Formats: sequence, C-alpha cells, structure tokens
Amino acid sequence: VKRSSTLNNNKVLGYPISIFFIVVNEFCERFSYYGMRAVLVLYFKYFLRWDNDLATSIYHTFVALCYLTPILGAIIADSWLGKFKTIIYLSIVYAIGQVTMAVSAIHDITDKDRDGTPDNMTFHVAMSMVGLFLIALGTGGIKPCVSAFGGDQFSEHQEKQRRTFFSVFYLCINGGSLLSTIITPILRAQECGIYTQEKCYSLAFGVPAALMVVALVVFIVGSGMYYKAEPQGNIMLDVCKCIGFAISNRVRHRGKQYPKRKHWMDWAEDRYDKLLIAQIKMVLKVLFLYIPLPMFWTLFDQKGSRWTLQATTMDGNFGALVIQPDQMQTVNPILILTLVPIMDSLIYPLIQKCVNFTPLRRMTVGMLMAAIAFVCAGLVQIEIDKTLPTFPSASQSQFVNGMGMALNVSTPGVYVGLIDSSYYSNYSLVNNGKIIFTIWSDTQACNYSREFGFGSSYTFYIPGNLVCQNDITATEDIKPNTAHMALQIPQYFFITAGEVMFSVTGLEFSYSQAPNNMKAVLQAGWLLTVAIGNFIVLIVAEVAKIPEQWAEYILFASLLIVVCVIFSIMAHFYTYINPAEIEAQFMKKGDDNDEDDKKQLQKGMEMVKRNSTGSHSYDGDDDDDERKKTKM
Ligand SMILES: CC(C)[C@H](NC(=O)[C@H](C)N)C(=O)O
Repeated sequence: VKRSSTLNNNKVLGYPISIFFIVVNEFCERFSYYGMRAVLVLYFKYFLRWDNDLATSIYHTFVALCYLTPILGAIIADSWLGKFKTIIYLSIVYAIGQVTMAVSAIHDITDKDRDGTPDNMTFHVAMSMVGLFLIALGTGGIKPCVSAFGGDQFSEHQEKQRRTFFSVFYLCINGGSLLSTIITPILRAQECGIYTQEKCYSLAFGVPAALMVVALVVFIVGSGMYYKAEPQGNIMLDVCKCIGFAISNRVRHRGKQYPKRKHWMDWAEDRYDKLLIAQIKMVLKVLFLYIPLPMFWTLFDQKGSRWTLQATTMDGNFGALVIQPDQMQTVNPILILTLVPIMDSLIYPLIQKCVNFTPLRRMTVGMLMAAIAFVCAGLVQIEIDKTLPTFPSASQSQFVNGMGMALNVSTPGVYVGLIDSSYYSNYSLVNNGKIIFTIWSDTQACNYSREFGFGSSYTFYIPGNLVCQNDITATEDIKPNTAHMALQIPQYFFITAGEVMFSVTGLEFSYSQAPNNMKAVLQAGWLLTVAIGNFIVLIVAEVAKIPEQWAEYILFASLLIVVCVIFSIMAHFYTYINPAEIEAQFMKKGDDNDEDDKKQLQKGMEMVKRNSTGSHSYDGDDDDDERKKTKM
C-alpha cells in the first residue's frame, strides 16, 4: 500500500531506478570512510607524533563513536526528518568533517620555521578532533538510514529484488573500501607542501572528502525518483516507555496477592498494545543474544590499528609490487569480494549437507576464526620481535660531518639540513628504495646514493677529505625489516572468513528476527555491538598494559574463545521465530480475545525457520521436532 505508482513506473529490469543512486552513494561514502580510516593511525603516529598506544586508543574511540551515532541517526530519521532529509543533512556534516581533516593535515599552516614539522601541534590536534567528531556523527548517523532507505524503494512483492539489492549494497561497501584502501595510502606516501615537502596526509584526507561530496551530489540528483516514507513516530521512544512501564508496574505489584505473569514484559499489558509488547519481546530476545558479540568486533577492528602498526615493522617488498603498511588492509575487502560468493554457493551448501549450519552456528564459527586470526597475529609478532631493535626510530637516518666546514645535505623531498663542522644532523625520515643524497658546501658538491630497506636506519660519517660516494662510511643503526608483510595474510584470511560468517550472517539474522517496525532498532542495536567492541579494545589495552604485543594478541584470542563458548550456549537455547507470522496472528485476531492471543503468540514463537532467509517456515504441525532441528 505504501509504495506509490510513480515509484513502480521508474523501473529497469524490474528494479527501481532510484536504487542506482543509492548504491553509488554507498560506494562513494564507504570509499570516503575507509579511505580516511586506512591512513588515520599513521597520521596520528607520524604527523601528530603520538605513540602507538595513544594512536590506537583514539582510533578505537573514533570507530566506537561511528557506531554509537547510528542510534541518533535512526531517532532523527524515524521521529523527525525522515530518512531522505536525515541523509542529506548528516552527509553535509560528514563532508565538512572530511574537509576539516584534510585542512588539519596541512603542515605548512603552522610551520613558521619551515622545517617541515608543524609548530603549533595543538591547532592540528584540535582541528583533527573536530573533524573526526563531525565524521563520526555523519557516517554513523546516515548508516542505518541509507540501507533502510534502499529497502524502502521496493514494494512488498519485490522481496527477491530487495535481497539482490542488499547483496549489491554489501559488494559496494567492500568495493569502495577496497579501492580507497589501495588509493589513500599511495596518496599519503606522496610528498607535498608549500615550503617543505612532507608526506601528504592532506591529500589522503582530501580525496575522501571529495568522494563524500560526490556521494552527496549523486544522492541529491536521484531526489525526484525516491520513494520517501514519512517519519512514523519515534518507535525507540515507544519501546523505552513500554519497557519502563513494565518495570515500574512490576515493582508496584510486588506482593504475593498479585498473580504472576508469564513474562516480565506482560506487566506492560495494563497500558500498552499487546502487539507492541510481543514485538518488544522478540527484540529483547535478540538483544540478549547480542551481549557477547562486541568481543568479535574488539578483535576485528584492530586490523586498522594494531595490525597496521605491526605492518610498519615488516618488509612490504613483494617484488614488482611495494606495499605500504596501511595498504595491507585491502586484503580484507579483496577476500570479502571473493569469499562471500564462494561461501554462499559452495562452502555453506557443502556444510549444510553434513550439519544444519544455522545462522547462529555460522556466527560461532566466525568468532572462532577471529580468535585463530589473533593467534596468527601473535605468532607473526614473535617472528618480528626476534629482529626488531628499539632505538632509534625506524626509517630515520643521520649524518655526521667530519669536515672543517658546514655542509648541506638533502635528498629529493627531504632536506636533512645544514650541518656545522664536526657536528651531526638530526635523524631524518627517508623513504625505502634507492635514495640519492646531495651534499654541498660553498666550494664543492657531490652525490651519494644508497639502498634503504624497509624500516632501516643509518648514521653516515662524512670524512674531512670528502670526494664523495666512496668516502662516506655508514653504520647500520637498525637493520631493514626482515619479517615479510605476506606473513600477515593468514591472519587477514581468518579474520575475513570470520567476518563473512559472523558479520554478514549477523546482519541478515538481525533483519530476519526483527518485527517489521523495529528492523531499524535492531540494526542500530547490531551496530552498537561494534561500538562496544571498540571500547573494549581501549579498556583491555589500558587495564592489561601488556608490554609484549604478541601476548596482547593471544590475550584477545583467549577472551574471544571464552566469549564464543558462552555465546554458543546462549545460542543453543534460542528458538528462531518468524516475526511477520507472529504479527499477522495479532492483526487477524485483534485485541479482544486475550487467551486466543496468548495461544497465537505461543504458536508463532514456535514457528521455526529452517534457514536464515525465512523462506521455509513451518505451519506448526511438527513444531517440537522442527524446533529441535533449528535450535542454535
Ligand atoms: C561494518 C560492516 C561489517 C561493513 N564493513 C565491511 O563490509 C568491511 C569493509 N569488510 C560496513 O558497513 O562498512
């Protein structure tokens, strides 16, 4: 009823044209988000000069914020502006945030002495924090709205098309993420600046900012073609009020004289609609199951922090291809794009032949995969630790001038500085590969070239009688990184296989088990588990304060295994429901026959589903047998 005829007239191959604008918008938005996120931790470390722990903490606080704000977005959309306007306004906030980040990364703004380092770090830190806050508000706020808005474009009988839309939507997320995590680290590695050339974080943030503007423009261009549902009132507020009333009513009727009710939510029956109460029960059942889930995200989101920092201590030379540490994150979307079809068409059907591989079982295996990934990360760390000294900072080199006159030293993009006679330069950051230094004084000049391995550090001694190349001696302060970045591939494989089983299945599970008017509520609840997961990283890292990185990886793996066992027990007692059928029973019967309603609700609850799509629900004839089959 809700879909207008205008909407159905604008179709291509049975799909509303409007969804084209929505998937392109999602692609650009995810490019913007993941592109910025890919270089963020290195920006903290090398531009803002924070240590690993602070960089990791702020990174996870930011990611957590990005997944807390969906609740805000859902409330604004449902109760006030509607999804369309919410997406537009919050996208503007988002684009402003990205531009702020790009500006904050221009070192020339405060580099008064023109030595390549910002002189007023407080300015850059403050701008970055404002930028990140606006981005978190924008990206999180629009997240539950865009996918739901896409779903709204389909009419009730277009269920198949809507499913295909969600698959394409997920592929767009990962396509955008893949491209951006390849591109922004390349942009970051470029050198730019007005007075001095430095790593170009402003460009690495600027391109995602531009993509966010493109996302917004594309979304606005589609404006005339969308179906725009009116806000239906704040369902979240209704849910909270109803739960609050149930609790207070229960507390008011504590005495033995009051007959017990089957479920504590039944205490809301005195004031609230039975359908709403039944819907809240369904949601609460799923939310209860969510309790252990944040631990998965705790491990999952460390790809962008700890694992990227780990990659900085590794050798990224893949022969013809030189991989930047932050580019290793592309392994995740690459594997997603290959694993999702393989899992769906091959692995799941094969496993299904042996055991009933229900969504909750898939999620349990996904958690185990993530734990294995962290064991791999721990083993890789042990390998790295065997080779890694701590002083001086990796990739930095210095010159000692033994001549009787001051010398200048520079290489394209890096001015080491003027070194006084019998004095030494500061350590300067030098790229890997073959580097040619130019050394010059008032009377002579020469070139000196040297191969720099990943992470290596040298001190060069310039003798009194400099002719050049052959005269300079070098001592190796830090050996080049020898642990190869390819060693990270197994951990990426396991975490991504875990993601496919856990995240993709979890999204689908949350959607299928939610009542119609609370799908957004449950999506926001699902995203909340991601936010909590990121807070756990902060807490564990702060409280545990483990000096050895490999031990921290193993601790996280062990925590997830414990949580996984708890989740599998909880999942064992979960019975799949078909919310639409339960709701239909209520609608059919009306509210006037209490006993009948209760029976219908009981029956609906027992209607179990053979798989996650809900396409095989049972009519209740063999309820008990089938329920046994589909437990967990
Ligand atoms: C957070 C979601 C799981 C999703 N992320 C991915 O698919 C990553 C890129 N593999 C998203 O919506 O960003």
